[in-house]
Amino acid sequence: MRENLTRWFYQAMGFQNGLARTQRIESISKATKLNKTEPKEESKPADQMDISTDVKYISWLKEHPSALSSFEEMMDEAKGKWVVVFLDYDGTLSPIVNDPERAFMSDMMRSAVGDVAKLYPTAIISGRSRQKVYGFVKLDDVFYAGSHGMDIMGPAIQANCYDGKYQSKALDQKGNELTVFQPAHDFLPSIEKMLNVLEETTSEINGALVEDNRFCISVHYRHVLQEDLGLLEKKVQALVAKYPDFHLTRGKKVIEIRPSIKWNKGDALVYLLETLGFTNSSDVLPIYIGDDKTDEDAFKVLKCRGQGYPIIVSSNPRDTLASYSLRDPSEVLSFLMRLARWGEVSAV
Ligand SMILES: O=P(O)(O)OC[C@H]1O[C@H](O[C@H]2O[C@H](CO)[C@@H](O)[C@H](O)[C@H]2O)[C@H](O)[C@@H](O)[C@@H]1O
Repeated sequence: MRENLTRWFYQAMGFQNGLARTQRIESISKATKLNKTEPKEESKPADQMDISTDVKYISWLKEHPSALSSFEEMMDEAKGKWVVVFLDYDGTLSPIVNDPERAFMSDMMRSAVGDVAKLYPTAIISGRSRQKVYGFVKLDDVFYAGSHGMDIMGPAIQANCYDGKYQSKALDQKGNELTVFQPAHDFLPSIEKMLNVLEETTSEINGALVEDNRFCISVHYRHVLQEDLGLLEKKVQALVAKYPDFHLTRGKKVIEIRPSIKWNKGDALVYLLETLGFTNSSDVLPIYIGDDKTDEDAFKVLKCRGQGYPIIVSSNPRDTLASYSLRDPSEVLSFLMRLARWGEVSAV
């Protein structure tokens, strides 16, 4: 397993010469295997919270403590384990904004994610298309899973993992070999047809926006008038009724059309852990940070495995399976910076 992991780092980090490669692997090994030593509008800013909200939030925090306040204690548990980091995109690495095309992440966030990815295997798992997330993040040493995990560009697979089904080889920007896994591939023709219909039928509803997420479709209603919401919903429902292999899910002011396969962000997390060489491994510590309902699938996996840290991004009390919380992307940034710093210090 260690060999696989080392081989993965060797390839994924794109080292150019033997010396740099050896030094790099040593420092990553040390760091990973620790030595024993436009604001999010769903959440009110702290200064606008009323007292009752505040009291509820404080009591919720007791059950889902801040990952910043609990950082030392969390990292004590991580000693001697292999840390792997999973990040959602919208609402986690970038704030929720009105225009989905402009959900940019800050340079500081990019740099923090980049620093983390130098130390620990890191993947971004998003509802967006993989290409679009890459376009926002623009980091090469990170794995990307788009379409809620239905389009994964992950480690090159050594063994006959997942029977080779729905898998193809790919190269990253640096020419490293990776494996693309697309378990919803057979649904593409239907998705294309649905997209065409939706673009036409929703065009008469002001503010409705259809986003092609490749293996799923988002219908945004953030800018739709209250009185038009019912009509939009009806149109989406009517279309999906004609495609029994699809179903609807909900996100933040968005209806999502997804193929009905048993595959979600939680399955993507397991797939990535396995392809990284951590099948049934007890000394891995996955950290998953996300803000949306779809991230709960990944939280559930970590809870069931009794492994790692599911962290929810929310400044409101919410039903969640997460063990820890961060208020907003700015706290995510602080957490990632601390994680990178902790890994660097541990490597010395
Ligand atoms: O899994 P994620 O990376 O969190 O993606 C979930 C959805 O995120 C995007 O929509 C959300 O963010 C937009 C930009 O801040 C916001 O305008 C929208 O209202 C939110 O729902 C993305 O556009 C969707 O396609 C993703 O499914």
